[in-house]
Amino acid sequence: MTVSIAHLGPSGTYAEAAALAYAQSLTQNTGEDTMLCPCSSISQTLWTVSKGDANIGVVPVENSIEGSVTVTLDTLWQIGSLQIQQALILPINHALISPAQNFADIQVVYSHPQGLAQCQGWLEKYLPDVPLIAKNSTTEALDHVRDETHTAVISSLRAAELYQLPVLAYPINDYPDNCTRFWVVSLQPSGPGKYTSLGFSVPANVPGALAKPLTIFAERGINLSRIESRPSKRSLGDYLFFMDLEADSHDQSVQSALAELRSFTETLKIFGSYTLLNLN
Ligand SMILES: O=C(O)C(=O)C[C@]1(C(=O)O)C=C[C@@H](O)C=C1
Repeated sequence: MTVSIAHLGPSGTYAEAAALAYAQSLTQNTGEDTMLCPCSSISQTLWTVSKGDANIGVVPVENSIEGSVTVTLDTLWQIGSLQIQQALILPINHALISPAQNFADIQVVYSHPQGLAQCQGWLEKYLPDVPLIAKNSTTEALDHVRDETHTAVISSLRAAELYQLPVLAYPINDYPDNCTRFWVVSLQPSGPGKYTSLGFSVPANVPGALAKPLTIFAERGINLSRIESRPSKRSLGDYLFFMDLEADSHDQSVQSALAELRSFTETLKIFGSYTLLNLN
């Protein structure tokens, strides 16, 4: 069987780079053939997998500078049935791709909002008055750049090579250790793994509504590596909480913590346990 892997497209995105690395490790470990399926947005990537139109999806979830990729959390919550199979960490180094001869000729810069945000200090310093335009991915505008000498795109060196476009500046990310964590998701149950991710809503916006869930893990010595709140979209001030635990949901102590957590939450969704793979 050929395993189809959905990711944010078009060709050359960081998500594609992460999906390619995952595909390689899958082929090495299982001998299975893989096929990449580019999608028009991160949410479409997740919906494609949830509908069974691809076996696996690779989506960004958190950047070391900019924090959460909120559309991933929101869509995972909305879908509910996807399970995380693996986390991947990809170093992110951005290039300014443009046929312009110098910075003074650039009149507009395109990129994914994460790409623009990860380079905001550099942009303020070198292109202070240039309009920044958000696209669905770092590569979406690359096809237009070739004929428009006054435009620039923030994307990877790999993308510049793929589209055969010149690089005007590199690296331009504000912090050298910039990296993004991706999740590999599918409809299959997740395996054992060192990390567990979950999301929950609480029954009422009352004092201590979050304190109890936190205590449940603290009492058992289970470390939380991330906590994130997102608007529930039901009413102003009503939130969902997403947590990453440094523990396997198959462990006895985590099982009992989750059983107790269920009684203090309105809806609890366990997104699975997984291991972490550093891509270099
Ligand atoms: O637009 C891309 O190239 C993506 O893969 C998306 C994305 C993101 O959403 O965080 C992935 C990694 C980088 O942080 C910048 C953009």
